[in-house]
Amino acid sequence: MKIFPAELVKAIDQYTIANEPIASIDLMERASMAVTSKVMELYPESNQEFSIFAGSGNNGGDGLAIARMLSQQGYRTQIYFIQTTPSTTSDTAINLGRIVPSENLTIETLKPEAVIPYVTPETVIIDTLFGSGVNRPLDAFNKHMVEYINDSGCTIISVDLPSGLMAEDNSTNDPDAIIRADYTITLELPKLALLLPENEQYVGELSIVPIGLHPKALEGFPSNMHFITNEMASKMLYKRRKFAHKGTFGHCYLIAGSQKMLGAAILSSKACMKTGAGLLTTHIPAGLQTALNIAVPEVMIDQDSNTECFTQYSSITNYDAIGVGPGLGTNTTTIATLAQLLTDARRMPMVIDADGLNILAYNKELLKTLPKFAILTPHPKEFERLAGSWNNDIEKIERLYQFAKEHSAYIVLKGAHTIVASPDGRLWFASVGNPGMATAGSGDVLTGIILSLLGQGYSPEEASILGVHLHGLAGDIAAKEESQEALIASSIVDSIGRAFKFLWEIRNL
Ligand SMILES: NC(=O)C1=CN([C@@H]2O[C@H](COP(=O)(O)OP(=O)(O)OC[C@H]3O[C@@H](n4cnc5c(N)ncnc54)[C@H](O)[C@@H]3O)[C@@H](O)[C@H]2O)[C@@H](O)CC1
Ligand SMILES: Nc1ncnc2c1ncn2[C@@H]1O[C@H](COP(=O)(O)OP(=O)(O)O)[C@@H](O)[C@H]1O
Ligand SMILES: [K+]
Repeated sequence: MKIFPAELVKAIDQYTIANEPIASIDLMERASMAVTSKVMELYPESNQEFSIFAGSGNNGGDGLAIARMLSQQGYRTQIYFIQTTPSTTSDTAINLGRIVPSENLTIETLKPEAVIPYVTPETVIIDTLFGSGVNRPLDAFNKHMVEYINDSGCTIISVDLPSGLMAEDNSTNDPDAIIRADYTITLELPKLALLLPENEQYVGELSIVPIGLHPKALEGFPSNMHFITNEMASKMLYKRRKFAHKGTFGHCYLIAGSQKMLGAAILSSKACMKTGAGLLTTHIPAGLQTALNIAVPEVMIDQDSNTECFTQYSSITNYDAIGVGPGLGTNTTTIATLAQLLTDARRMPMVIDADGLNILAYNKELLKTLPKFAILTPHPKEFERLAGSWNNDIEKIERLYQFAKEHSAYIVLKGAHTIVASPDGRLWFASVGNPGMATAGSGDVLTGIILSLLGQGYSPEEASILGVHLHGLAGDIAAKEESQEALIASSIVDSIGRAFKFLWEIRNL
C-alpha cells in the first residue's frame, strides 16, 4: 500500500470518479458508509449520542452523510454545520439537502460570530471540519472551534485527518489549531502525518477504511513511500522445498552478548532459529557456553578467547549471513575487532544493531567500510548518534533518506510505525506492532529475525521489510494473549510461529 501526498490522493479520487466510473457524490456516500460502519463498530449501542461538526469542504460533506446514516441506524445525532467560507462544495451542498431533521437528527448552522453550543461530555464528537484540503494553519474562528472541541471532554473521532493537521509537513502548523482526536478513521490511504510520532497527540488510535478507490490509480500513481500490509509481507515468504535440507536455509553467524549482557545473545539466537534458519553459530565470550546452550540447545557455539567481550572471531567463510551487536559492549578491543570484521565481511549480508551501531556512531570512519546493503537497525537515539539530531519528523525522514543513500545501507528506524529506508530512496512504514513491545530485548529479537531471513537468502530489502512485519505481528499476537504489560521479549519470540502461520493463511487465501 502506497502513502501518497494530499494532491495525489485527490487525483486518485478524480481517477476513480472518471474511470470506475462513479459520481463524486456516490463516492462520498461510499466513503461515509465505510466510516459509519467503523463508528458503529466502536459504538454498537444505539443509545450513544453523536455531535458532528461539519465544515463546508468535502470532509464536512462526509460528516453530513455520516450524520444521516447514524440517525437512520437509531443514534441521536446533532449536526453543527460551520459556515466560514462562502463556498460550500457541490457534494457538501447535496448532502446538506439530504438532511431531513427528525427526532434523531437535528442541524444547526454556525457562522463566525455564533456562540458555540454546549456539548455534554457523554456525547461523542465526530470531527469533519477539515480533511486533506488544509494547506495552512487554521484561521482564528476555526481555531476557536478546534479549541472548544478539544476542551469539551468528549471522545473525539476524526474523519480522514484530525482537522487542522496537514497531510504531510506540520513543522509550521499551529499546535493549538489541530484537533486532538481519540480515534482517526482515515479513508483508504494512510497519510504520512498520521504515521509520525510527533503527531501522536492529534491522531489517537488510527484505523484505515477502504472506500473502493480505483486499483489502477493506486498501482499506477507513483510514490516512494509504502505502508507494509499483511498481503505484501505474505507474498514475500519463500516456500520451503520438499527436498530441502538444513544447508538450504543458511548458516547464520551471530556475534552478540558480553559478560553482563548474555540475554541479548540468547534472545537473538532464539529468534533466529524460530524464523527458520538452517544453522546458527553464536559467538559469545568464553565461559558463557552452558547458559546459552541450556537456553537455546539448537545453537552452535563459537567462544571468544576473552571472558568479558568480543575480541576475536574464527573464519567467516562458511557463513551465509552475519548479525552483530546485541549486548556486545563497546570495549576498545571490541571496536577494533568489529572494524576487522567489517573489512573481512565486505560481500556478506549483514545486520548491525545496538552496540554495533554505537561503535559505528563513535567511530564514523567505520561507516565507510560497511558491507554493501548492510542492514542497520537503530532506535531513534542510536540513529541520532549516527546521523545527527533533527527538529521535527519530516527532517528525520530527510536524514533517513540521506543516510541510507550515502552509506548504501538499509536503515530500520525502530519505534511505533518503524521505518525501513532503502539506499535508492524508498521508505516502508510498519503497520503492526504495539507499545507492549517497548520492553528490554525486543530489538534483539528483531535482529535475530532479520539475520535468519538474510541467512535463508532473502534480499536485504525483503529481510528488513518482512522482518519488521513478522516482529510486529508476533508482538501483536503476544499482546492479545497476555496484555501489553506482561509482554516481554521472550513472548515475541514465542509468537513468531503464529505470525508465520497467519501470513501463510493470507498467502493461501
Ligand atoms: N471525491 C473526493 O475528492 C472525496 C473526498 N472526500 C473527503 O474530502 C476531503 C477533502 O475535501 P476538500 O478538498 O474539500 O478539503 P477539506 O474538507 O479539508 O476543506 C478544505 C476547504 O477549507 C479551506 N481551507 C484550507 N485550509 C484552511 C485554513 N487553514 N483555514 C480556513 N480554511 C481553509 C480550503 O480553501 C477549502 O475550501 C477528504 O479529506 C475526505 O474527507 C471523501 O468524500 C471521498 C471522496
Ligand atoms: N510504541 C511502540 N509501538 C510499536 N512497536 C514498538 C513500540 N516501542 C518499541 N517498539 C518496537 O520494539 C523494538 C524495541 O527495540 P529496541 O529499542 O532496540 O529495544 P532493546 O534495545 O531493548 O532491544 C523495536 O522493534 C520497536 O519497533
Ligand atoms: K477531519
